[in-house]
Amino acid sequence: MDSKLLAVEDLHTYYRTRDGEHVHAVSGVSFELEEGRVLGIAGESGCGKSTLALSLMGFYFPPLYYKSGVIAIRGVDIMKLEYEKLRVDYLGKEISYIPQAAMNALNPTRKIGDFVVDVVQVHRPSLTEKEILTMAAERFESLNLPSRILRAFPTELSGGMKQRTVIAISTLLDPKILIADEPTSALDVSSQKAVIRMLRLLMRERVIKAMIFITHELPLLYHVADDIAVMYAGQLVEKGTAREVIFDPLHPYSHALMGSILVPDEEFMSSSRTIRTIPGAPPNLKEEIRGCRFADRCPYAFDACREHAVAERPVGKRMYRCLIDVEDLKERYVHGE
Ligand SMILES: Nc1ncnc2c1ncn2[C@@H]1O[C@H](COP(=O)(O)OP(=O)(O)OP(=O)(O)O)[C@@H](O)[C@H]1O
Repeated sequence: MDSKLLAVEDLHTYYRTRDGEHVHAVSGVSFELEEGRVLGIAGESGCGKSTLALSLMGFYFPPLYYKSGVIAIRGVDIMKLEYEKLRVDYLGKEISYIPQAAMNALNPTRKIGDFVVDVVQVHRPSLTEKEILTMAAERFESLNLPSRILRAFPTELSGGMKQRTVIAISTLLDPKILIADEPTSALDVSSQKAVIRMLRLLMRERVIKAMIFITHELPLLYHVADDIAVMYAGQLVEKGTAREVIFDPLHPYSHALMGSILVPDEEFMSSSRTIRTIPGAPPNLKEEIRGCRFADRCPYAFDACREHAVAERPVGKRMYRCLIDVEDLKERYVHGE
């Protein structure tokens, strides 16, 4: 059996602004997600992480447009499906998305249970309200969430509990792939841990078969992800296992990202490590960018970097998008250049 649950190939999506300009938010993204794996997608705010997630769900509503590329869920290119088929047969069942700040989108005037009934009935119209609430209660308990939450209003729950409730609801139909967009930001540390524990439990119990975890905090992914893709200005600039990307980043951006973080965690931060910021700002995604998108902020850039688009370069099972050879880059990192 093909273990590839998701295969994305050279995906381009953009926003059309009111003044007719195009924001090239996702520009040539390719990756695969296999059963049993958690892929972390990391990058600064505005690099296109959420747009990529929306794109994978086929949520192409203006101003977001699909330009080209393949999004294949278990071999089926969802861009070739009618939206209604995608909505009923794929969304929530094959792939589910927890948007950023989803917990704040729960209707405060409706009980959680009523919301659950609405969500499930779209996909399983034959189930009665009672059956849905029984099924939800069992699932909640199995995820260590008290089933009485179903009788509560969102305002009665803490932020952490609300987020875990949203995750439980989003996975009620056992989606094979779960995309969680910044699911732990805006939560206190203990709630963050509880959310991560729940996501791990969903994987371990095989409620979900694979996950994409989006965050701007690269080191957080060490605790969550098997593999990491680093995104910069609409492109993936590096892919590898979590350990490789965090402890041995190849691309100058990933390297700079690891050098610019503040984490009170011995494993990541030795006392001798200096914290650097990444000077400059990402390019304007409305403009055509000819060369490497990181060139203007890269300490190693040379003329050729600004002249031609830089292709992905494989290194074993890893990938990075840079003109400089790996050994050369590593040498420079060692010497702190
Ligand atoms: N509705 C929109 N119209 C036009 N441009 C948009 C729209 N939404 C996002 N963008 C632009 O698309 C690019 C990618 O944004 P996106 O929200 O996907 O980034 P992100 O990495 O998820 O950032 P954040 O973590 O802050 O949400 C940015 O340049 C952003 O300004």
